[in-house]
Amino acid sequence: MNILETHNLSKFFDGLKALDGVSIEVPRQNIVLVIGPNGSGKSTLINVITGFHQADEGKVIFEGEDITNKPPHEIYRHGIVRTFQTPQPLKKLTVLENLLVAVPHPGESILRSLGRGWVSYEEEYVEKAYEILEFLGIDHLWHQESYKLSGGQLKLVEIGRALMGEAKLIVMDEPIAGVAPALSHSILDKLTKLKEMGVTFLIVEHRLDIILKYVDYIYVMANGKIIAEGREEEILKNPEVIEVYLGAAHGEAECGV
Ligand SMILES: Nc1ncnc2c1ncn2[C@@H]1O[C@H](COP(=O)(O)OP(=O)(O)OP(=O)(O)O)[C@@H](O)[C@H]1O
Repeated sequence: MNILETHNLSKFFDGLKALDGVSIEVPRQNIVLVIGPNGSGKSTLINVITGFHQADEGKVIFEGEDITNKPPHEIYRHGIVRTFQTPQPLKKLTVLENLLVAVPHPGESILRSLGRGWVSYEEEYVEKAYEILEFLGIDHLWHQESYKLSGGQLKLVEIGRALMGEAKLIVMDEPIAGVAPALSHSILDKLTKLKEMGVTFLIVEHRLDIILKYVDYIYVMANGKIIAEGREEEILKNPEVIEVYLGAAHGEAECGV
């Protein structure tokens, strides 16, 4: 069963068709990868899915419900969490605080704090945050200000924040960009474990040499369209995929296929 589907999504920027009739399916408990050369529309696709850009045409269906063009906070409440580079103000917070501020429905916690249950409520979240940090292998860093962390450790904090947000689908833009290979593999191992525990992933990533063996299905974009889809073996021998990457490789060798 698909947790997410897009149907003929299109998005224009001043006459430029950044998305041109994009239809994808993301089955539950899968890691689905979107690849393509620079400017092919990958970020626009995940921005439209997560409500950060409005679609001009088409639909986004999550768990059978039409969520097209809903605002990001509403989409977040459905269980779709987009990871970002950690913004500057959050970098001053500790790792633990970063997870605690990601708890959804802050309004509810205010309501609960008016009643008797607030102490156990707070404790419950601190405990949950510790469990997540332990799972991610960064519990020893709980009191560290986030600006002191390495790029890879920050990626793990981003994942921790998504898990605090009760994510069913985690949408990640370049989760291993700039991360050393050993830590990249360790991050991707964690994603695989989370997948086995029920989480689904939609990922945009350029580091194909590292990520391909972890993913279940791949969509390839070029000029706002899906030009190929399938498993690793099919994608790597698809002439159209080779063509767009070879074309891109004349400018810069980025995909490492
Ligand atoms: N906010 C925007 N305003 C105008 N044009 C935009 C905007 N965002 C993206 N575009 C254009 O839409 C097209 C697709 O861009 P997008 O960022 O989605 O590609 P991408 O595949 O994610 O590229 P990269 O791999 O470099 O991140 C590009 O031509 C880009 O210049």
